[in-house]
Amino acid sequence: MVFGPPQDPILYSFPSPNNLIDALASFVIKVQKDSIEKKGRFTIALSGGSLPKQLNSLIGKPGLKWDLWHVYYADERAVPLDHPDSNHKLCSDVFYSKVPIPVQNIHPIDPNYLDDLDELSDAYEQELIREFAMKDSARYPVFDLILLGMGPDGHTASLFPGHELLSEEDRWVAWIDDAPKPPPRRITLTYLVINHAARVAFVAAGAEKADTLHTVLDKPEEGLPASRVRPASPGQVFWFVDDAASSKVQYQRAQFKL
Ligand SMILES: O=C1O[C@H](COP(=O)(O)O)[C@@H](O)[C@H](O)[C@H]1O
Repeated sequence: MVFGPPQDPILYSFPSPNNLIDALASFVIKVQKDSIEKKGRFTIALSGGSLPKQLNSLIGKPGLKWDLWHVYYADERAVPLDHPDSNHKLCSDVFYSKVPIPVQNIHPIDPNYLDDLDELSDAYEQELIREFAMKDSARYPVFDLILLGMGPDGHTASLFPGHELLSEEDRWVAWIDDAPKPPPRRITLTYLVINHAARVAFVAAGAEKADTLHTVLDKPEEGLPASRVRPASPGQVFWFVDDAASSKVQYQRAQFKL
C-alpha cells in the first residue's frame, strides 16, 4: 500500500450520547461490511475507559459477522486479565459476553509476561505480526478500525502528554511504567500502528471533555497525544462526540452519513 499525507479529521457531533452511540454502531457495521467484502475479515483495536460501553448499540444488530472479527487492544494495563483495571476484562464484561466473537479471535496480552514489560510488549507485537505481516504481507499493520478514547489530559491509548513514547519510531507496541493515570505499567500501540490504520474513530462524550476537545481540534499545534493521531492517507480519523463535548470547538462539523 502507498501511504500519503494525512487528511484532516472528520468531526461528527450529536445532540445526545444515545444519538452518538447509534451513529457509531452504524459506522462500525458499515466498516465491518466493507472490510469483509475486501479481505474476508475485520480487524479492530479497542480501547478501555468509557469506550467499551459505547459499543452497546451493536448488540443484536443485523449484518454483523462476529465470526470474522479479529479484536486487539489499542492499549492494555499490565495486570492479570481478570483484574478490575484490565481493559480486556472491561471489554469482556460489557461487550464480548454479549456477542459471539470466537474466543480465538480476541487477542489479549499474554499474562505470562506481566513481570517484564519488554517481553509483554514484544509478545503483543508478535500477535500483530501474525495477523498483519503474515496474512497481508504488509510493512505496517493496517487495522480496518481503531477505536480510541481521549482522557481529560488529551492522552489516548497509553500515549500521555510530554512522554517520550510520543516519538517512538521503531516499535509497533511499546511499554510505559510511569503512566500518570493509574495503573502506571501499561503497553500501547504506537503512532506507527495507529497512524497506518485505515480508519481511527475517537469517541468522546460529556462536558468534561469540552476544553480538551477544543485544544485537540482547534489547536493541534499544541501537540496533545490525541491531536497527533493523523493516519497516513488513505487512512482517515473521525471524531464521534456529543454536543456537550464539542461545545467549545470551532473546528468544522460534518454531517453524519454513511
Ligand atoms: O487509561 C485509559 O484511558 C483512555 C481514556 O479513557 P476515558 O475513560 O476517558 O474514555 C482510554 O482510551 C484507554 O484505553 C485507557 O487505558
